[in-house]
Amino acid sequence: MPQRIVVVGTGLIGTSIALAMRERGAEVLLADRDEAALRLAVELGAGEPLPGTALDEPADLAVLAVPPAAVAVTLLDAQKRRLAAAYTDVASVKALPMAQAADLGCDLTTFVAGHPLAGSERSGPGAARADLFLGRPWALCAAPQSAPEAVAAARALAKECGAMPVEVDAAEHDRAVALVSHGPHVVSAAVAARLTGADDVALGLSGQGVRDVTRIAASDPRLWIGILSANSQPVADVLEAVATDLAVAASLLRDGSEEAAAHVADLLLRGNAGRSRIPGKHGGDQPAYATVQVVIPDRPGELAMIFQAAGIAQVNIEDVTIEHSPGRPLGVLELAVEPDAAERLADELRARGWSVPSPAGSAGT
Ligand SMILES: NC(=O)c1ccc[n+]([C@@H]2O[C@H](COP(=O)([O-])OP(=O)(O)OC[C@H]3O[C@@H](n4cnc5c(N)ncnc54)[C@H](O)[C@@H]3O)[C@@H](O)[C@H]2O)c1
Ligand SMILES: O=C(O)C(=O)C[C@]1(C(=O)O)C=C[C@@H](O)C=C1
Repeated sequence: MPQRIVVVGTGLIGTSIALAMRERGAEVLLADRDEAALRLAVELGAGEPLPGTALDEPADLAVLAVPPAAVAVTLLDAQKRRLAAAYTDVASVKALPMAQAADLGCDLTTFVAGHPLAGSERSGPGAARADLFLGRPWALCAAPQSAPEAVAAARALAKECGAMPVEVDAAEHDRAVALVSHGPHVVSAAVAARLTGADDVALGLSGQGVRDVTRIAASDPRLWIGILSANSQPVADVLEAVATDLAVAASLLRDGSEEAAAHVADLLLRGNAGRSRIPGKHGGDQPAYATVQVVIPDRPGELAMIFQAAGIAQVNIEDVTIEHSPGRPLGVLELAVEPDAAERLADELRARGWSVPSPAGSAGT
């Protein structure tokens, strides 16, 4: 395990890596060109500021957690300063930053490009979490020149952060993430963009569906334009295929016949099939949790009492979402739990006066 690491770029990803490595007992030195981001990361306990002077001894690994366009220059600068024995980055696109690093004359023997497939629509150190990478894939794209020690250091970082290292060629990585990350990001933005002209009635009827589809549309556009333009051709391929499906669905719906509806159903069925192919967080099937819905009045302490009741019923809550009813002092809390615990939790909550419908997906249903 790298005992001493440098993190350049203390935003969401850099600070999350720093926090994870601090939990593993590593010494972490932090740098960011934005002083406020650096200060906040230090205050959050992610590490100490990297001294401006030369290090007495290079760190084991330097992690460059800066936007894709800044990776190559940051690598060159870090190598000139002899910050570490090995270097890795976290940028969402790999082939272009690697080519830029080669063009700038960086030492590729000590560099292994990386990309953790975990993140958030939020930016900056304030959104960082030590557990961000647990069970997530972490792509490693070694160059032909990368030394085995550098590959081992980057692998160890991914593993210490709780992720699963996946070695993959850079061009293949970029095509793959166009399909599973970059393309979906643009589709989410396109759906969310329709809402800019929505009236209050439509917005007031927003449920969880539109929230799920548009969560990532809240991301930082400056970061994402950098990602998309560095992976433009593979992303364009994905978007053209999606656009074809959408155009066909629209024209079939305009047609309005039963036969046309059957063709639209085909897209929905392909959607089911595609969705079911996404592996769960730990590489296996997605966990099938049951959902216990609780209608809750919007008043202080309500959530705490529900969580306490779950504790008394010995039920572990795997996930929580709250759906607010616009204009009403009520919300619906959805608790994801193991299927065989759902009825037990529902009974406990009903006994304490909450209104709880029969759980969906419980062992008895
Ligand atoms: N956001 C995600 O979900 C996600 C997930 C995986 C990987 N990534 C990749 O991680 C990298 C960082 O993204 P983020 O979400 O943490 O962004 P962020 O905006 O939260 O943080 C980036 C930080 O880098 C700093 N920075 C920019 N240029 C710099 C430079 N030249 N020298 C020093 N610091 C510099 C910024 O001041 C900022 O604090 C990007 O390459 C992104 O593609 C992002
Ligand atoms: O979960 C999210 O918010 C993300 O968008 C994370 C996500 C992804 O698409 O999965 C986004 C970009 C990254 O390069 C890696 C992860």
